[in-house]
Amino acid sequence: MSLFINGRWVEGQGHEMQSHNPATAEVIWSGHSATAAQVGEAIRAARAAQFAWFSQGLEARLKVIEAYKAQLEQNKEQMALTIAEETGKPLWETRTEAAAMIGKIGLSITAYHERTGSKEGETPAGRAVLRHKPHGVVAVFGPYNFPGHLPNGHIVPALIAGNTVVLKPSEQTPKVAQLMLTLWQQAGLPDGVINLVQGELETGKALASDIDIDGLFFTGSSRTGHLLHQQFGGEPGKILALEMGGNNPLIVRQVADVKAAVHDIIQSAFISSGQRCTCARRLYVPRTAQGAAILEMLVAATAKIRVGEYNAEPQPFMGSMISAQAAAGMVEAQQRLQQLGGQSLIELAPLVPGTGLVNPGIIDVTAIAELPDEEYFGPLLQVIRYDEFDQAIELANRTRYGLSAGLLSDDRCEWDYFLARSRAGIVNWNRQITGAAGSAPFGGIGASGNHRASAYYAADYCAYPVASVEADKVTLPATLAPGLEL
Ligand SMILES: NC(=O)c1ccc[n+]([C@@H]2O[C@H](COP(=O)([O-])OP(=O)(O)OC[C@H]3O[C@@H](n4cnc5c(N)ncnc54)[C@H](O)[C@@H]3O)[C@@H](O)[C@H]2O)c1
Ligand SMILES: O=CCC[C@H](NC(=O)CCC(=O)O)C(=O)O
Repeated sequence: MSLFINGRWVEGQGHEMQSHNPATAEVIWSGHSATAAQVGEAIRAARAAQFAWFSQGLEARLKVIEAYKAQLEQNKEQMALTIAEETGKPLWETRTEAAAMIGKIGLSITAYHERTGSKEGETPAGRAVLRHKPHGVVAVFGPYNFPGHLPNGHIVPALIAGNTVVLKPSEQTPKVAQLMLTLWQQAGLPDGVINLVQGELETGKALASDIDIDGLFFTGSSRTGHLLHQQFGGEPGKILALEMGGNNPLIVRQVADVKAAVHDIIQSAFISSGQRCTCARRLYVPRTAQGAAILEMLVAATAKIRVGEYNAEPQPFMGSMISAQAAAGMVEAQQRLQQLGGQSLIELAPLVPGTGLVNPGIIDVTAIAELPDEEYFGPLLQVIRYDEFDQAIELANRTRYGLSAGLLSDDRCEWDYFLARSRAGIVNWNRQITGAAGSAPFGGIGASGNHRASAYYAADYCAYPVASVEADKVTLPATLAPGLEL
């Protein structure tokens, strides 16, 4: 049964879907997509459940959410295994994803109180009270690269605030979504509070275009996010939170510890096989003797990165990309850059035909005058040599995106200078630019998002403020306004 609607597992009435272990092409899940009618049923179930879910109060909602946390704790290894099997990410890494899902509960409860809590105070007009209320029924769209953690990062704060949810996970990771809903069901989730509709484009379109949703929380590509933004044009009453991609720069300056710099570059560029929105795509390296040494060490260390299946022992640093098609897309992107004048320092290449296993690549694109401003979502790092710091900053900012950016430099003044001029939502100094903390806001500007940061600030887009002036009884003012007689 592929769908979870109104507390029951039902079979999709749409076309057949399959999900694969991308490192072996083995089928690991099959089911059927939701039709538009079934998407409508899911939204109606969420609508019917919403007021009761909200009006029972925070404590009752938190009971269910804490029970879900306990389910995640009991089943964290199964969650890590399922994510690994379906995405190809190594187990060491998916264990951190399962842990992040558990950590999200506590962080979201704190954020709910801090970001959207209640407040009251006396004013001359009466008692002023601030409260927050949920939007109602929200659609959550998830990407494949963090199929547990990122949808979870929308769902948990949405439920805490009192919304109900219709989840449309990535069509490439239906099995993780099914496990997530199973754990919610075991946690005693009331019927209709979260509904799961599996499917591809048509299912996504049916959900996003339904007039009865009050909001849509999206994590995915900039292309899809832009389509959704157009679709929401003329709907000011609906809340749209967009977390999208990036073409993220990392600038290297003078550092004492070259090895540490190379480590930060590798963690930034190649973790999750380059399939993180925050991954460094462009590395700016000075045309100095140290710049050359860093590059040499980077190439040597990258050539030694262990790539393999999620459960291989010893564990690989990089697992498979999400699919053979995604791997082929990276090979094509590399060829385009080569045709434009890029020089491969290490060529990204498929390791096992018909799978998503590729080795990481590095390409020097300094000679390309007009570097395409594209997010190549995989393990391909573009290197640009530069002469002046200002030039590196100007080139780093030459992107329509603005998700993450970083500086490796031992000079505090350079950090201040860079921070003031960089254009991104996540800007790090002497740390990898991947691996953002859930205790901070997370999001980007430009084509990376719409200023509705998630993670710690997800609470903000899950509720709207209600301001009240209150008095226990109606009282006549001591002085009436001029021209009034009672
Ligand atoms: N900023 C962030 O927080 C963040 C986090 C993870 C991934 N990402 C980005 O996500 C991308 C990779 O994920 P992906 O390939 O799964 O993204 P995607 O945009 O292809 O898909 C995301 C979701 O949208 C659905 N969808 C696709 N087209 C649609 C349409 N026309 N209408 C409605 N729904 C539609 C998909 O089925 C999926 O559920 C990368 O660009 C990455 O940078 C961003
Ligand atoms: O692929 C995109 C997400 C990358 C990830 N970001 C987070 O996990 C944000 C924190 C949160 O949502 O809790 C990263 O920075 O690696």
